Amino acid sequence: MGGRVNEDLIKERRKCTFDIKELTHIIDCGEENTIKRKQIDNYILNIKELWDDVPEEYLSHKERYENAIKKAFIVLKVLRQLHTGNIQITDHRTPTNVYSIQDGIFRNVNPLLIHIGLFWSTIAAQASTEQQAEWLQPDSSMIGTYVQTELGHGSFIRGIETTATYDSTTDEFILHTPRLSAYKWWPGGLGNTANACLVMAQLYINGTCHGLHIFLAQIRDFDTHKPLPGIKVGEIGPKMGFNTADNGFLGFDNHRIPRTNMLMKNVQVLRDGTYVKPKHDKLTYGSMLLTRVTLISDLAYQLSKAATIAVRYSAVRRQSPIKSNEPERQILDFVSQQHKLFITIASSHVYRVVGLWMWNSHKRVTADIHEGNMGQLPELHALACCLKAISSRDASALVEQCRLACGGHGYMMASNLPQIYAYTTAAVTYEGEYTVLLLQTARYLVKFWRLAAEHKPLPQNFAYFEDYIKKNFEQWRNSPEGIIEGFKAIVAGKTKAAYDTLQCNLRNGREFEEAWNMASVQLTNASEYSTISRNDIEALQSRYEELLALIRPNAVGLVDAFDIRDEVLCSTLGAYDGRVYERMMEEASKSPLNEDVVNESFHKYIRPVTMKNKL
Ligand SMILES: CCCCC/C=C\C/C=C\C/C=C\C=C\C(=O)SCCNC(=O)CCNC(=O)[C@H](O)C(C)(C)COP(=O)(O)OP(=O)(O)OC[C@H]1O[C@@H](n2cnc3c(N)ncnc32)[C@H](O)[C@@H]1OP(=O)(O)O
Ligand SMILES: Cc1cc2nc3c(=O)[nH]c(=O)nc-3n(C[C@H](O)[C@H](O)[C@H](O)COP(=O)(O)OP(=O)(O)OC[C@H]3O[C@@H](n4cnc5c(N)ncnc54)[C@H](O)[C@@H]3O)c2cc1C
Repeated sequence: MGGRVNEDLIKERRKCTFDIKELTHIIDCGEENTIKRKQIDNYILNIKELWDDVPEEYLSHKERYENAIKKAFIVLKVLRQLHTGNIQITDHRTPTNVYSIQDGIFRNVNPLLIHIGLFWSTIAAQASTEQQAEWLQPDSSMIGTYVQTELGHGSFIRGIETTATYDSTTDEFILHTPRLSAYKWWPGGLGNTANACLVMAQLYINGTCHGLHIFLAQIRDFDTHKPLPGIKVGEIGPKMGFNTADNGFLGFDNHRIPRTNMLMKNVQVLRDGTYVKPKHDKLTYGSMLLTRVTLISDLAYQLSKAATIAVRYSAVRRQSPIKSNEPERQILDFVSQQHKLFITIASSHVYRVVGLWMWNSHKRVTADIHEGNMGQLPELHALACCLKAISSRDASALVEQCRLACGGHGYMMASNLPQIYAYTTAAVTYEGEYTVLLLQTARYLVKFWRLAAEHKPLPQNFAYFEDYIKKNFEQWRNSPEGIIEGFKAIVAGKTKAAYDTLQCNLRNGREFEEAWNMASVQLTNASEYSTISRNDIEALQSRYEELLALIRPNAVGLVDAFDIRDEVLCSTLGAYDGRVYERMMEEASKSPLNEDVVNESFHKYIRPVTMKNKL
């Protein structure tokens, strides 16, 4: 759409007091990454076949999938070209990767997301060198997915019922779905797209269960794409979002795979059925750990999209004067609106920085694990659980806040805010449900509180538990250091309260698991523990309002610095030029209900009723 940029946005950009490009480079971790990102954006976004004539909301469930799969294979081809050209596109240090552009191309989810993101990365992390050499071929026929969750079990994966039984006479595993609740249910791309999968199953050798292991299984013929004998596979139906992801179900009827199809980097089953244990019990859960870490950055990016849309719209939208004799004001001038939006910008930066830090920590800990040192794994797991849970919950709440901040127009699909919300809120559940993950972190904290309570030595990271017990916390100070101290006090107080309840339940004769369940609200909820006083809260509130006023002239600059192209934002409300009403009218004209001046239903159903007495 051509035309002038909205006057209010022009003024906002003039008001900005910092160098927008400089912030963009900081977000991208350096100017060279910004340049690379823009090159990839240009390259991919210029592929005409990736753009729709009809907005995808008007397509049927089947058409949506077919349209998405067409695009997915164009993107896959480009990915392979870029990879061959040695362009690193999957480095999550920066948004310099193809994932962010996909948001624009698919306006939803790439049906190959799990193939690209989880299938290959799990093979790379958990398959032996020989297996990798065989499976990780650039021209592989495999289109895979990650198949873990079952109809009956998602959170409690030890309860998974699919079995893989070793048959030493044929040197094969027999994959089997013993009952309805054991059907795999949810995996992305499983419904129609994948011809292979990594399946999580209980390993049985000579009648002994060795727990969960990952197996590579072909499920469809590479040539005809028909399900192999003994495989029942299909799609699970429409969802709140993710409707292009063909999430699927899968059942095995004594399906045989070679022994060498178990992922054997960390654990092995030998030809004679000997089981060689892994160095750490939970290395099999490594893919979940990695995805939880990457999700933090992804959620930061979703927040930056929502903030960009809502802030630009709020600069363009005028509604009601503040003083009665004044013209109507930009809704961005209302302090309550600033409160809704600026926190979203800030949260995006927070999770971007934390996501980057976690990504680097993951790299470091993985390198240690390769050297046989598992020492840092529990802490990384505890952090990943907590941060994935909190970032997804915050992101979905804030995206919804941005949608509401756009009033009625935020309810339109063409604003793209409903789709961003549907995408973001799914992350609260997948890759570990919110409460379940918080309880994993609580388990870690309680362990160290027990040491503190028993006056045993604590690692440096937990020294503040001891400070709390000795009442060494300083009075609240309104400064970054003071805020960190305040958070430490909250964590220590919260952990103490939960630990005390746990101990009390145990003294009352409860078994540990039951006592834990009874304390679980305290284990997950924030508590009142703080060194902050009522006066401090009032001082903080007025400081906060001062800061909102300080940010106000820079609000548009701050979201411009996210540097998200209109083709990726896909929003009538958030485009760079701010021509909101023109875009809304243009989008409305695409509705199939506007194709005929009089819809045929009028003659069939309306007219016979409204004209009845007049005929
Ligand atoms: C790379 C690019 C990626 C791109 C993708 C981007 C976006 C994603 C987009 C779309 C979504 C698509 C996919 C979604 C996929 C999925 O959802 S896959 C399925 C995910 N499922 C889950 O996350 C299940 C959650 N449940 C669990 O993880 C476990 O059941 C749970 C940890 C809750 C409990 O496990 P359990 O075996 O019962 O453990 P225990 O209670 O016996 O013991 C706990 C001890 O184990 C330690 N531990 C647990 N997990 C880990 C781990 N991952 N790593 C290391 N350690 C772990 C834990 O600390 C306990 O230790 P202690 O006993 O206290 O010492
Ligand atoms: C969009 C989407 C994509 C997905 N993609 C995949 C995929 O590609 N591959 C795959 O294998 N799976 C996938 N999943 C499945 C996903 O991983 C599971 O849905 C998720 O792990 C939650 O498990 P659940 O559905 O069994 O929830 P449940 O565990 O049944 O949770 C229901 C409620 O019970 C509570 N609860 C459960 N256990 C406890 C406990 N111990 N203590 C306290 N409360 C508890 C939860 O907090 C929640 O409130 C996907 C899911 C979605 C929504």
